[in-house]
Amino acid sequence: MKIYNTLTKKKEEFNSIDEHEVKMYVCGPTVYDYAHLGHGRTYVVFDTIRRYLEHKNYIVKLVINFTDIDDKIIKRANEENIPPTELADKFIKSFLEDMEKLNIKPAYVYPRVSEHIKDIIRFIEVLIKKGYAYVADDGIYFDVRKFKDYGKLSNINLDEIRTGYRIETNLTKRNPEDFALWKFAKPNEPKWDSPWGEGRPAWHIECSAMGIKYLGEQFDIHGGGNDLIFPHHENEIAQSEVYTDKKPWVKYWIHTGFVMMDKEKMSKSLGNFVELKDLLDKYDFEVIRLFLLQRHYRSPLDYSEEGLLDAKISLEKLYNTLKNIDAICRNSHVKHKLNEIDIKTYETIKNAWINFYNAMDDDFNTPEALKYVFEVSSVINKYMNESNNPNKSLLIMTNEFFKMIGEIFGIFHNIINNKNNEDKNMEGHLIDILINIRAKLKEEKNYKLADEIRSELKNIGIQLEDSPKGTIWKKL
Ligand SMILES: Nc1ncnc2c1ncn2[C@@H]1O[C@H](COP(=O)(O)OP(=O)(O)OP(=O)(O)O)[C@@H](O)[C@H]1O
Ligand SMILES: [Zn+2]
Repeated sequence: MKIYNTLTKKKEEFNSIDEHEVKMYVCGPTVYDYAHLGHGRTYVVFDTIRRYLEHKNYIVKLVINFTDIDDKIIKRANEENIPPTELADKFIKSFLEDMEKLNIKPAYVYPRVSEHIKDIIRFIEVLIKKGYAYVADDGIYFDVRKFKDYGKLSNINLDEIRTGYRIETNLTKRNPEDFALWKFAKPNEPKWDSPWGEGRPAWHIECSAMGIKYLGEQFDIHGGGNDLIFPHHENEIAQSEVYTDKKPWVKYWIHTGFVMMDKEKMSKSLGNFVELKDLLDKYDFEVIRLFLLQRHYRSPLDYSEEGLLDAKISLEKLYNTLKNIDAICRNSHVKHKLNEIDIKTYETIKNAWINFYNAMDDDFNTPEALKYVFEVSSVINKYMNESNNPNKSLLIMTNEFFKMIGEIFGIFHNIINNKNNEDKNMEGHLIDILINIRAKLKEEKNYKLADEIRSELKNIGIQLEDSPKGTIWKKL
């Protein structure tokens, strides 16, 4: 399996540090507003990566943090006249609800910055002791020029970017590009005691401190949206590799492309966003996931209603195939003798299945992988239409294929959810009993009652279809 690594700018073979466990850190949201579709994309992508790794028999330990101390949070809380923690609590709760509704598997832990102040202080102390951080008038800074590898992730050239920095009024800062680790307390801001007086952590340090705390000094995957490459992840690398004296801190850096709206990044700060909770009221979560996965995770994705409606139609087509397989399967048998169509169909599905894996192994190319999902759908539909004696074992195999797709893409919830399967089995047995009674009624020429069974079932969404092969049922 190959992953595009932002650090090396190449697709690289994936080899986890531990044979069985993959450790993954994804930067979480700054919780001052509701999550939008852009956040949805980033977390659905990492959820799909996680699911695919699990499919490959890895145990995935995922950490997603909550940035609950930040200028934007303080500003919004002041506007609403509530403590910053209350504001953060509200949006953490709604973020977790959105994630659950999107069928995103929960992380191992969701650490909050405000609950890790001691870890952060200890971390900064080490950086100061090693001579990479210093105390200035308004806080503690990381001395960027001392870290010789600075720029290895983003390819940033410090001399070129220096001109972009505004003239510093803070004369105690060594270089304009040095970034803050700790900010000294200002009035009306949350603050904690530290060896340097009261203050609060700056942004980047949290992910280094919490990543190392929960995943260790070296781990496999670190990710987030493209916007985090510089300066956030560049700074995380500098802090962490100084702290641990180990290189590389993270083996594979994965970054997602933006969801775009009106040609700009969908973002809270620009105000051009669609809230996930509103979208989830309007569309099934599976439609949203399919819409997001129809584009490669590193490419930008334009938000559009048409795109979502197309995804809805595609999903309905796949569900129709699943219902057809279910219906035909009940009335077919495992064959002892195969004909040419059985053999050819098996081969086509097998090849599509292999191609699906190849696409996923090529840097999680979900749009390419989906092509093979639709190919299997049309091949099996053709087979069910054309074969007068479809082979049950082929239908079961195809059903397994779709189940696997459902597990990896987080869709087809109804067919893989066990409880529903049990209900479905019970439901299936009851409908079969009714179908048999109806057949007997017809034999006895009691057509009135036989029709009543059919129309009553239709009223509850079950359609009976009489065919030369017997009566089959489908959900409407
Ligand atoms: N439009 C988007 N498309 C894809 N990912 C996004 C988008 N907006 C934010 N993200 C990602 O979601 C994660 C959480 O983001 P965070 O809460 O920090 O949002 P943000 O980038 O500050 O949002 P905003 O720009 O809306 O204020 C980050 O990994 C970020 O890169
Ligand atoms: Zn981070």
